[in-house]
Amino acid sequence: MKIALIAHDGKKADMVHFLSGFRERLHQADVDLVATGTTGSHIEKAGFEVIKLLSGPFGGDAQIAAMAAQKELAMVVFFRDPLDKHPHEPDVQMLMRICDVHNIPLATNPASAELMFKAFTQT
Ligand SMILES: O=C(CO)COP(=O)(O)O
Repeated sequence: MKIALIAHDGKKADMVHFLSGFRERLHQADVDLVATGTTGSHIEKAGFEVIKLLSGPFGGDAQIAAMAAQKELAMVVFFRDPLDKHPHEPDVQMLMRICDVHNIPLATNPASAELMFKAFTQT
């Protein structure tokens, strides 16, 4: 099972904190993590194995959208920062739209991500 992880700059610490709480369960559930570039670097530094794509503003969101459209992802976790502006907002909207088009579970905050992770990593 492959899970995509994306966090805007103001939410990267939240992403690492969130993942750290699921370290054991992720390992047991044999989950592959894929992330946009800078998010991936933060996750890697926290000791996780992760496939890093391009940074979000350089096309990383679009790469993840393509994976979602090709049904390669079990879910997408995208911790957006609603209090900041993003030059690649059209890509962000496109990714969320593609998730809805293809009915891919999309969590945009830790509370929803926790519910989905618990469901996906149930043993
Ligand atoms: O910009 C992002 C999501 O829109 C995230 O990209 P990075 O992980 O490269 O910072």
